[in-house]
Amino acid sequence: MLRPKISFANNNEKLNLGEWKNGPHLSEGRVIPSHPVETFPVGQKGLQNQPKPPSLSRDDHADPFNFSFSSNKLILRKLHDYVKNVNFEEMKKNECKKNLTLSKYWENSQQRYVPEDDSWEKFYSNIRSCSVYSDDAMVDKLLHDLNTMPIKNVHIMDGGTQVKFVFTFKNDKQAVFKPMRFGRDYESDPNHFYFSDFERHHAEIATFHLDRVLGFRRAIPTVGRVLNMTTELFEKAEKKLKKTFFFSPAKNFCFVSRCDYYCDTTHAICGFPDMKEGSVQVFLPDESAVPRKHNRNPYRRTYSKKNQIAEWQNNMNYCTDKVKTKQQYAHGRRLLDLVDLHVLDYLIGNQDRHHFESFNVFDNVPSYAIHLDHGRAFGRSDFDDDDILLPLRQCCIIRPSTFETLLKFYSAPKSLTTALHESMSKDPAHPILAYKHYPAIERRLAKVMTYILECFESRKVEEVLISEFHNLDVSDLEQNEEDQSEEHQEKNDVKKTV
Ligand SMILES: Nc1ncnc2c1ncn2[C@@H]1O[C@H](COP(=O)(O)OP(=O)(O)OP(=O)(O)O)[C@@H](O)[C@H]1O
Ligand SMILES: [Mn+2]
Repeated sequence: MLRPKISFANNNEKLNLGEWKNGPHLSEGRVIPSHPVETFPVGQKGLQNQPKPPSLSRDDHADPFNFSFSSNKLILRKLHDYVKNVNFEEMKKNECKKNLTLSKYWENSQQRYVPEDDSWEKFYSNIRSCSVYSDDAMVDKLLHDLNTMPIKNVHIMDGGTQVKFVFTFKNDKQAVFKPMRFGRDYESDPNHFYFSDFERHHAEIATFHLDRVLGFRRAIPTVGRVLNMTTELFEKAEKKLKKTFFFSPAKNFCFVSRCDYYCDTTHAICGFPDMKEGSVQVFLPDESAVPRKHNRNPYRRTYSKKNQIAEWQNNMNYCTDKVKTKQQYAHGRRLLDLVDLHVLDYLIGNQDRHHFESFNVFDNVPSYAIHLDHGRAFGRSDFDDDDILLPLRQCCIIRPSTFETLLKFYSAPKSLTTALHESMSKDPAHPILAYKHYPAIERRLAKVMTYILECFESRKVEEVLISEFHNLDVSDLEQNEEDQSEEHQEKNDVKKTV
């Protein structure tokens, strides 16, 4: 809770000190600042006001690039020098040996044909064996539909810990909705653990764009949408959700919903007065048709208040001893995927990568890590958690395409945040990120480049830049049983937290 700071106004003639001595009775005796001043020590911050959707405010004319950031010329020169003889085009060809679409794969292997009648079906049938999507125009159309299509009904989404809904649109296709809780500039409470931090809908949108700008195309298309809470949420809500709507004392329309964390009246989500912004993310195809595997991240944090340091945070040989030797990581793309995922997480400040999912549908083609669940990213603009980069630093491998893209942005002329800003400007709810995150992203990119340079300096470039990882000491056998048991353990672990 914010406590208004009480101060005496210099020119307040009505101020009656005698009365004040006996205890204040008159409101004229104090000035309550219109912007409450924080008086609590750090870590005791109250919940910030829920502002109206930024996209409904007048245009923000602030300069997003009002900061100076230049690449370290020495690091840049060294990096270019190390890779001057690397044939990136050749190496990139080996990163993905078979890049099939799901529809082609099914057609060839099972004579199964999939419909492509709307944006969802087009998206599903074009899921690839090396990326979630590839056709930007098709995805842009899908984003448009997610933003505009009439909503038929709204359900509370099962699974996960915080409030989210499943939207079913008039074409019976679905999406995950995460509502806005705070303004764009909200900074996470530094005393909150990564596992109890509030989710930020705009982090989901921003990460989708960053993932695309970085060329991964493994995040799920997500768009901002401003909803009328009465006609689009309340009137379409299932009964148990509808029951949780109410009007706040300020006459705003609010809901509590049902979930494990923060679904109570003190954490209600309120409109302004009944407009609510949120992120709308396309639903992945039903698991009965397109199954997914849930993989435990070997670089997961402890999710425990008592025991906060995981083994990988203490042991710099963790990758060599415990990951590169594991059946699932010893051969193919998975370790490179993990490094990509953690580079992305570092840039967005996501500490909450407890597991990752992969499609389990293309037989005999290695599956990739889907970039999913970024609601806890962009919580801090003043802090870089270098632990997130430990997979890169310890394993010292990176995909040539990833390195090339990072180097391109680090070399300018177009900076990473310029490209990101351009991409996010297309979202109807823009601006998506508070601009203070831009220098943070550039600062983190510089650190990624420094760590890559350290790898080049400590081993051969051709050991660092690799299209596929192979640990010749580990046999290359299919192995799934371990995955399954880990998945089970993973689910139990997550439920135990907080
Ligand atoms: N777009 C989507 N389509 C289909 N399923 C989804 C989608 N997004 C999330 N899910 C499923 O819902 C689960 C929970 O979602 P998410 O991870 O975003 O919520 P969460 O509250 O952060 O959960 P957790 O606390 O378990 O991380 C995911 O593990 C995933 O299987
Ligand atoms: Mn999560």
